[in-house]
Amino acid sequence: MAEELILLDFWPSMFGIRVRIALAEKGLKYEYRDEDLSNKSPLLLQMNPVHKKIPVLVHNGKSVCESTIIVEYIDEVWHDKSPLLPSDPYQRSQARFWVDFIDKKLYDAGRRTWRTTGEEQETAKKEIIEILKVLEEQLGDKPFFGGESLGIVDVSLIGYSCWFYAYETLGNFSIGAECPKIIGWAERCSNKESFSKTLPDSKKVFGFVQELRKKSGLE
Ligand SMILES: N[C@@H](CCC(=O)N[C@@H](CSO)C(=O)NCC(=O)O)C(=O)O
Repeated sequence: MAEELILLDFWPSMFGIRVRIALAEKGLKYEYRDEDLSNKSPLLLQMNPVHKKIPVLVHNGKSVCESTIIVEYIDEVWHDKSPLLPSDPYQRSQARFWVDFIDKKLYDAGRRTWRTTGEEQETAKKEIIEILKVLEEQLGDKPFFGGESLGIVDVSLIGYSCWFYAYETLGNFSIGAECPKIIGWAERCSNKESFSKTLPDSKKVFGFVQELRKKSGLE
């Protein structure tokens, strides 16, 4: 039986981007369905009844939810190409730690950068820089977080890079000035086809954020 893969996603989602990159790294063909999150499809509600969020991967009719769980699922099922997790258990634990760090810290700080103004926005902006500096320290002199080749941490972080322009423009700061190694890393990632053909344009993401701000009365 041919593998049926459907990805329920939303184009600017840094969580959905992870899954798209993992699928591309494995060379997998899938049906991409962009959700209107203000009017969720019956399939999304059926396939992710608990969180009702994207991304959801539907594999031969069975759903896998939560981006990091989906990426690990893809890595396990299609383990013969482009491994995303290390084979050593300790190294896997360390990779999972940094994915957890990104999920616990970056999303919320980034969200507050565009959803707030004044002091609150200043605080959020400083948090983003602190978080990226910690990640810069972890990256060190390696080309990728996964070492010589990209891994699950690279896949988990890179989706934020297309939001950097929005964060910088609204927060009036330069991530490149504060965290040059992170920008260098993002450029190396974007040289890989699985990333370059997946990452949405930063200016398009900024336009989307401006729409959200208008809807929230911030602009
Ligand atoms: N922990 C989850 C987060 C997914 C998520 O927030 N998805 C958002 C869109 S991206 O910001 C979503 O589906 N929002 C719809 C809603 O909240 O109703 C994951 O890693 O997959």
